[in-house]
Parts: sequence; structure tokens; C-alpha cells
Amino acid sequence: MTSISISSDKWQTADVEVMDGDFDDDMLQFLGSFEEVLPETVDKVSERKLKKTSKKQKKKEENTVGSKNPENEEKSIEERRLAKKLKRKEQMAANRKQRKERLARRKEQKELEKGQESMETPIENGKKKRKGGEIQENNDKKKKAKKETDVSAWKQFYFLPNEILEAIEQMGFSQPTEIQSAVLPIAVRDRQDVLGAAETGSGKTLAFGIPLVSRLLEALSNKEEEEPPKGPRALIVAPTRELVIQIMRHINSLIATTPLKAVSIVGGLAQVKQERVISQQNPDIVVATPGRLWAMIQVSVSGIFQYSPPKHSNITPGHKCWNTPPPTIFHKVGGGVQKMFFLIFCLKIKRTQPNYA
Ligand SMILES: Nc1ncnc2c1ncn2[C@@H]1O[C@H](COP(=O)(O)OP(=O)(O)OP(=O)(O)O)[C@@H](O)[C@H]1O
Repeated sequence: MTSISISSDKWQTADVEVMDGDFDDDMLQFLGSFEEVLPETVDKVSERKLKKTSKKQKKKEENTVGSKNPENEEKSIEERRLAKKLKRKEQMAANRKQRKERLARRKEQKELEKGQESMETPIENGKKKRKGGEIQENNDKKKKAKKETDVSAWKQFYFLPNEILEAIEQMGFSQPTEIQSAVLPIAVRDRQDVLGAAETGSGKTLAFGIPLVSRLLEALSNKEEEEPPKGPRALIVAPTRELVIQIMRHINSLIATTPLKAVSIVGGLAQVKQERVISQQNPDIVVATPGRLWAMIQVSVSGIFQYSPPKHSNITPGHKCWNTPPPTIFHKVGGGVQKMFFLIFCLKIKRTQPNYA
């Protein structure tokens, strides 16, 4: 019997079974297969093993997908190609649209600037003086070419000033349109305010343009002895730049034979420049979009809109233009409302208050 101590405090004894006999090398061989393994080595080895397994697994998965669904894979490649193609197409369409819009904006801007530059030409006795007389000559040629139009149908409107009949002749319009025939006697002869509605392209611009220019000419002839009126006396408001351009074209043609001047006020052009043109040129007619007009009324340095109220006004199409009622605007415009002449033209008129005529 052998005693083995197992406690640190006190030695104790325990009975153990002792094996007797010889141990040959074969029995102890397994000891050689152990190797010393430190903690850091354990971490590194397991990390390497983990990486290897995840790579293998990934490869395996890829192979399985590929080998299992080759059609699906082809499909997804095709889909991706199509999506890319579509995206490219959309991008190209967007670029084309942007380019078109840019070109249209530039064209509009040029037209408006042209209109304003032409304002800088002095006007005397209803005829424009230009350098070298070259442009005047071209205009004369145009006038001659268009003078062949027979405008006898317009003669029924005996109350129209001669300058306007001459302008209509130059424009080449042999007959008044329906809305023009309906409006002219009421607005020019009877001096009534008009609320008109007619479809697009029916000639509404001249239907309000002719009465407006007639009134201005009338006022000019009545006040020949007096000091010429300061500031714009007629205001045309249209909801878009495009409409302002269209209206300006008609108004400029209408006043081509008169000493009257018109300018446009729209967003997108330098406000300072527009103010300068207005205060230098002192136009009789202003054609404006509401946003820029409002901005100019509020921050106008020259105070151009404070001179005197516009006495004749057109708002077209009225329902789209204003959030505040027109008289409020004109009160601001002129600093006081005088007798004004309203011509409101649009595509449709919706009655919102039953008692409002
Ligand atoms: N009496 C006329 N005879 C022939 N053509 C005319 C006459 N009056 C106007 N026009 C022409 O008809 C076209 C349409 O006129 P206008 O732009 O005034 O229509 P509109 O009713 O104001 O249209 P929109 O509602 O689109 O503004 C213009 O090209 C204009 O020059």
C-alpha cells in the first residue's frame, strides 16, 4: 500500500490502487502525439480555419446557384442590362427635355430683351427714328406689302381711331373675329367695362387690346395741351411669360402707328434693368406677370408704380392671376384708385357668388 498526499495544509493519506508490473514502450507511444499548444496559437489557428470554411462555403453556394438555375442567372443578367438601357434612355430623354427648355427660355429672353431694346428708340410723331434709317426702311416695305389687305369689314366700327385701323391693315386682318365684333362696340363706343370669355385662339388679345389702345389715344388727344401723363396708364396682367410675350407682340403691332409705348415685366430677367427701362422710357402700357409685378410694386426703387394709377387695365385670364382682388392691387399700384376701365378676358368664367353680376 502506498500513501499519496493531496492537501496543501495537512498531509492526508488515501488508499490508492497500485498497478504492478512493467510498462513497455508501445503502451506509452500516445504521449508522442501531444504537442505544446499556447493560448495565442489557439486563436490564430481557429481564425484561419474559420476564414477557410466561410470562403469554401461561399464558393459552394455560388456553384450551387449557378449549377441549379443557369436560366435564372442568364435572366438576371439580361434584366440588369435592360434596366441599365432603360436608365440610359431616361437620362437621355431628360437631357433632351432640359436642352429644349433651355433653348425655349433663351428664345423667350431674347424676344423680351429685343422688345425692351426697341423701347430705347426715341419715338416722335408716331414714327420710330432708328440709326441709318435701315430698320425704318424695312418696316416701310413690310407696311407696303401688308397694305393690300381689304379691311372694309372693320369700317362698321366707325368709332375706332384711324391709327388702329391702319395697324389692323398692317397686321393683315381683313375681318374681326366673333369676340372682337361683340366687344368693340360695348368697350370702345359705349365705354363699358367688359368681362369676356372665348375659346383659345379666338382673338381675345385684340378684343381687349383695341379698346385699351383706343382709350389711351383718346386721352392723348384730349390732353395734348396739358403736361403728358407720367407712368404707365394701362396694365395688362397675364399668368405666364409665354402669354405676356404673345400679348406684347399684338400690342406692339397695334401701337406701331401711334406714339404709345409698351414694356413687359416678367420674372427671369433682371428686375433692376426692367425698372430702369420703365423709369427711363415712361411707357404707357405695361404687360406683366403677377409675380414680378408684385415684386416691383413692393420693392420698386424708382417708385414707378406710384406716379399715377393705371386708368385702363386688362387682366387675362383673370381667374388664374390673382390671389388678392384686382382693386387691391391697383390701389397699391397707383396709391389711390381713380376711375378705371376693366377688361377681363379668359377661357371660362365661373360664377362663385350668385348675387355678383
Ligand atoms: N381679326 C383677326 N383676323 C385674323 N386673325 C386674327 C384676328 N385677330 C387675331 N388674330 C390672330 O389669331 C391668333 C389668335 O389670337 P389671340 O392670341 O388673340 O387668341 P386668344 O383668344 O387670346 O388665345 P389664347 O386664349 O390662347 O390666349 C393670333 O395669331 C392673332 O394674330
